[in-house]
Amino acid sequence: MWMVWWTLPESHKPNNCSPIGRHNIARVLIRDQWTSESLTCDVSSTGARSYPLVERKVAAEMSQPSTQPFDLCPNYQESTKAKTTIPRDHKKRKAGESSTKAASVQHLRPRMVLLKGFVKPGDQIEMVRMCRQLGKGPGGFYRPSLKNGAKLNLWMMSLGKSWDPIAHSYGPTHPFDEAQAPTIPDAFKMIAQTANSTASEYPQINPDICIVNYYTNSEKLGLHQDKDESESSLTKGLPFISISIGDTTEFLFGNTRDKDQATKINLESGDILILGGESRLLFHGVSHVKTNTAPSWLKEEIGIRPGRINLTFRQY
Ligand SMILES: O=C(O)CCC(=O)C(=O)O
Ligand SMILES: [Fe+2]
Repeated sequence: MWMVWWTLPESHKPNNCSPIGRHNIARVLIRDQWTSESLTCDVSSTGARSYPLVERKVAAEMSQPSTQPFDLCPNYQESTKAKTTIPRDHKKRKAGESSTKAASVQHLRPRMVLLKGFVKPGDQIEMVRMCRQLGKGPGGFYRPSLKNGAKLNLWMMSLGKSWDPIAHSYGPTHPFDEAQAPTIPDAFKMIAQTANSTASEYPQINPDICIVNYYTNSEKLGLHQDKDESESSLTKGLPFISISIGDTTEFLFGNTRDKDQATKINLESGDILILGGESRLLFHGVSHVKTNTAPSWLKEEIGIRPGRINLTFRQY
């Protein structure tokens, strides 16, 4: 028999710990924010099976909600505002038609296309409102950790399938608390697919994954490749479609992880970037989210926190 000891750093009190999931991850409360945390597991052969304090506490708290909701728009009163609806905006549009008259198509590299100002203000507001609602619920925003224990500098939520940043794989539920990944709203898919057909060099995808990131103005994302989707999706170079809302970001891309060799572009609120084909595995990242650069109507209408939301649509 094995004796298994779960140990936590002194700062993470066991009674602030929620269920251990598939990957020895606990959800712990640090300075009023829930975060996922790798647990150290020492295994030794002693002849007795024992689960000390932390795991007993974890079991006792299984029935409690495991998320401390993160509110993208803390000052927004849902009932006081007339709703703008994405479906209404989109019904007026024929397939393949861009969502704003001003949208321009920029070819940055082979199969790397930037649709400037593609998402209409009303649609952006509605997307924020829906992200806010989904983000506060089960399977909503959390602070992900990587395999080495480091934190990703952003809030993340996975729709459709849940991305596990430690296992580098997708599953139906959150890796740490088994919450079901919320469904991708049809209205979101419709916008992504309209962009997909506007940039006609790509095959049309049916997105079954949407990863939503929220960055404050001091947060960033290092250069990386997105290659956890299926081999068939990657081999076919099926595009991923990335929507930016909120503050302008400095976005990096290149052939290697070296940020000094990367190209920098600005992604503004409403822009859509599409990477497919030979550009599908480009390294990319976020180096700077520029303070006070979001359109004023976004703050006025929905009271979004300072920072930036990014949604990437993929087909597994
Ligand atoms: O925020 C962005 O623009 C990029 C996000 C990203 O690369 C990702 O979620 O994999
Ligand atoms: Fe990425």
